[in-house]
Amino acid sequence: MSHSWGYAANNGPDKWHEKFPIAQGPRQSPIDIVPSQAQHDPDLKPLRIVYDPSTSKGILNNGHSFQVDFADENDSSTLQGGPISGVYRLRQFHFHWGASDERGSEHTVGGVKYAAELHLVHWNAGKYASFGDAAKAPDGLAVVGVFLKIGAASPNLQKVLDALDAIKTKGKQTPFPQFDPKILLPSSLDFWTYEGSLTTPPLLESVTWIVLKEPITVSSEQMAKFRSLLFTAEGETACCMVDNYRPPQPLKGRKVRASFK
Ligand SMILES: Cc1ccc(O)c(S)c1
Ligand SMILES: [Zn+2]
Repeated sequence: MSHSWGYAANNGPDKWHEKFPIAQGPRQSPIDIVPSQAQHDPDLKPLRIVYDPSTSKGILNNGHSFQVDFADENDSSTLQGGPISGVYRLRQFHFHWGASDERGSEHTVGGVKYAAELHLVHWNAGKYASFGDAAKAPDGLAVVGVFLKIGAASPNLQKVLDALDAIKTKGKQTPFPQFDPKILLPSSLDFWTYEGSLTTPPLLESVTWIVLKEPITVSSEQMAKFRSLLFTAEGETACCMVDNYRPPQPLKGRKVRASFK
């Protein structure tokens, strides 16, 4: 693999194992979620999501996706309940998407791909001293995944997309204050859950995945806005930020549980 990982033929998901052997590990993500194989677990608690918009800081093009970062020095924005124990703090959210509307999500449902997938990343602040420490622990992170399905435009998502002109190239960032990511969630918090990993290098196997069953909708025009970003920095040969998704990985005996019947 060339110097740094990416999504091209020479440094993409099929090559990541060369520098990150865990890519072939026992709990890699994403996966194909097969609803008929997911067992309803009545012991799963409802998700408790409390986000304080004042913890929203900035929006960054990191060269792989774009992310909105949150202040996480206290328990102002947290995830509790569901399959996790204790309090997980919101760190950032980001997306994965395709070059065209028929692909882009990382998780699939019965083989169905969505146009994009939102990841809300939380870390186990009740047990670990930092995000970095948590990211190395098997129960360190919890990521809520939300599918984006082509349909009506999302006015709430548009607030995020309107900031993308300011972060077109790798390394650019701009303030993004007073944003409540809860407005990006669908009305139902029914979910599937399983033990997995980051879907980008270093692919650490530290994620409890919580994938919402109900997608939010996004218009094709809004998807075009995602694709206006560049993987590349200013002054480099422009390469459109598209297809920044890892395909489903082997389940390797893992069980997927459902919070709903
Ligand atoms: C912490 C983190 C960084 C990047 C990602 O795609 C995911 S899924 C999680
Ligand atoms: Zn992700």
